[in-house]
Amino acid sequence: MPDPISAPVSDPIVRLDNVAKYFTSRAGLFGRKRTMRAVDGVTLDVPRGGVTGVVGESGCGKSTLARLVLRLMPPSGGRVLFDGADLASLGPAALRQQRRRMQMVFQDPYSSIDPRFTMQDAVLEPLRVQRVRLSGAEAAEKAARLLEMVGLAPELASRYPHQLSGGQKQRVGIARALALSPDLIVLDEPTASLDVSIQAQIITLLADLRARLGLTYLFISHDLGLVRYFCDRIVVMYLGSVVEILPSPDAPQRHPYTRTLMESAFVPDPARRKTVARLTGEIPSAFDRPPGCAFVARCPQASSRCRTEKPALTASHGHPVACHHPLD
Ligand SMILES: Nc1ncnc2c1ncn2[C@@H]1O[C@H](COP(=O)(O)OP(=O)(O)OP(=O)(O)O)[C@@H](O)[C@H]1O
Repeated sequence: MPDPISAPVSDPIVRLDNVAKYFTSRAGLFGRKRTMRAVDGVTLDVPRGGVTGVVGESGCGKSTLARLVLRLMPPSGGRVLFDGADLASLGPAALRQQRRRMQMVFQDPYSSIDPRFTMQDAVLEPLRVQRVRLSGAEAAEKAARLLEMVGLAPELASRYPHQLSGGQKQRVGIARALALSPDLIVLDEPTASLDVSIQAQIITLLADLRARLGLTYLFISHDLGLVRYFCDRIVVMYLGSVVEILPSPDAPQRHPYTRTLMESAFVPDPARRKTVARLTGEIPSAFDRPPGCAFVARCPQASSRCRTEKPALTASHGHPVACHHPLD
C-alpha cells in the first residue's frame, strides 16, 4: 500500500511519489522467478537547500533510493520529480540537461576515480560527459578552481590517484561533483572509508560548501551519530519503506525501530553499543515481505494488528511515522 503522506514541503527540489524498485531473480537454474522489493512505495519530499539524511540497516534500500533520485535506474513504479519535472517524461537531451543539476559523491574514493586519470581529468570528467568543450587553458583554470574549492592545491591537478591520500581523493570526488554547479548532491556514505579524523574534515568541507553554494544534500549513511550532527531532517528506512521522518535531529523518535537505532548510536562503549542495538528476531526477506508491518518480528510493541495491516506513514504523531503503536 502506498504511503499516503510523507511530510510534503512547499518547495521540494525532489519529490518521490509512491516510488518502487523491484529486482527479479531466479532461484536455481530452473527455479521460479522471485521479485525483491528493494524500494517499496516511497513518497517523500526533499526540501531545497537542506541536508536530508537517509538511514537504515544494510540492504534497506538507501542506495537504490539514491539511484532512483538521480535516474541512474528507472523506477518500477511511481514518479520521481526533480524541480517539478517527471524525469521519466524527459527526452534524452532534456534529461541530460537536468542531470547537470544533480550529482553524486560515492563512498569509495579509491575505486570511483579512474587510475589512469590525472586529477584534472577526474574533476573535469562530468564536463566531458556533458560534452562541454573547453580550451586547454580553460580546462586547467577550471580544474585549479575546483581543486581550490575543496581545499586542495592546484598543483595536484597533474597527479594520479595513487599519489593522493584517501581524504585527498574524496576531496577530488567532491570537486568532480561540483564541476557542473549542481543544485543537488547525493552523498552516498561519503566518509565511510576514511579515518575518523579525515571524516571530520570532509564533513566540515561539505557543510562549508553547502552554505557557500546553496546546495541541497541527500546524505545516505549508516552512521547515526554523524547523521544527527550533519542533517536537518532524517528519513528512516526499513526493508524498502520509509518508517519515520524526523523533522529535526532532536525530534522525539516515535517508531520503535528508530528509537533503537538512535539509542545504539550514542553508547560510547562499542561492546555495550551492540547490546543496546540488538533487536530480537530476523529482518524479513525483501523477496517475501510480511503482509503487515515489516518490523513486527523484532518489535517489542507488536500486536496482532501489526501482523496483518501494514501501517501507513501518517503525520498524526507530530511528524510522519508508520507504526500502529508509536512511542510517546
Ligand atoms: N542491481 C541489483 N540487482 C538485484 N538486487 C539489487 C540490486 N541493487 C540492489 N539490490 C538489492 O536491493 C536491496 C537494497 O539494496 P541497497 O544497496 O539499496 O541497500 P542499502 O540500504 O543501500 O544497503 P547498504 O547500506 O549495505 O549499501 C538489497 O537486498 C540488495 O541486495
